[in-house]
Amino acid sequence: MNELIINNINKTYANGVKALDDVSVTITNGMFGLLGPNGAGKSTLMRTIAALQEPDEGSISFNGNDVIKDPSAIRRQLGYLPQEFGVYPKISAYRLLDHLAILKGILDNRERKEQIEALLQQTNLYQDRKKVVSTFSGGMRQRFGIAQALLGDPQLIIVDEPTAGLDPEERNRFHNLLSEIGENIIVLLSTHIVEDVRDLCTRMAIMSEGGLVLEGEPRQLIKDLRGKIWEKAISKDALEAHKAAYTVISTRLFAGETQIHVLSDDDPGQGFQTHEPGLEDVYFSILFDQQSVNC
Ligand SMILES: Nc1ncnc2c1ncn2[C@@H]1O[C@H](COP(=O)(O)OP(=O)(O)OP(=O)(O)O)[C@@H](O)[C@H]1O
Repeated sequence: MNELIINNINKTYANGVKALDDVSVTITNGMFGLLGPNGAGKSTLMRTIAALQEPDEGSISFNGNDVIKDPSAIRRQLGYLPQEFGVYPKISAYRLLDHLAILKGILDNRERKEQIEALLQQTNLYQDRKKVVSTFSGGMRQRFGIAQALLGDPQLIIVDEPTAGLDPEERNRFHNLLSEIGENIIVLLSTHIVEDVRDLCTRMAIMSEGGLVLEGEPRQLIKDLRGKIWEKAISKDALEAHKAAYTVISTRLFAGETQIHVLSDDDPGQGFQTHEPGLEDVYFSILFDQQSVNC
């Protein structure tokens, strides 16, 4: 069993932004979702775990090795798909993987060939292996990104916002790929897309303004909200009055009407119906709490 232990990590950038505020979490095998709005600090945390930047304070250990003192200990066991996998040289997918595999230290020719061919099959890119990566679609690039992250049999995979911009079919394909690999290693998925975490992750945390504000199993967190979410369709004009009177955690347009979700231990009456909570309700209720704390 792999174990990633993050202890009291803090990071303030030179411009004064506190991107990580005393973050502590322990993560073992399986898919772990890190959910949070843009700017919450997710990428900073991912880069810190990947030993690409140092925290100001705190410690990180992976399978007993100190990641900050000895970054090579995690780099050998890490596959990383960054938010911007920026460089796509004009060479074929096969040759780029071959090059990256050599950089990862897979020097035996036969072993490298076997691993690359298996990964191209697994990511459904084998038929496109001779195509130049810069001509790939967004979904193909993300699958290529996973193939390169899996080179060298890593024990920890970090994927930062992997499905942003993918169409539903590619997103589904990408989900299936991630869930296949997530059983025997740690897959850390950072995203602002609630459905990605709901569909894939056995454990999750929510990040807001640099801090981890909730951690648990998605199923349990949803269960904990049962009986506390109330729904009502209102006219747009009535929204402000409802916001003043109730804890409105989310609003969305549905068939021309504004649907609001309200958090309340008791039936608010006034035409509200009870609503079976989803992970969106967990997410929005915790973010609402955070905003109220900061007001
Ligand atoms: N190199 C940097 N210098 C200064 N501020 C930074 C730097 N990188 C990130 N920040 C700031 O730190 C905060 C956290 O950013 P981060 O990219 O970690 O968040 P995020 O949750 O990944 O958001 P996004 O999904 O938008 O990337 C933001 O306010 C961001 O503007």
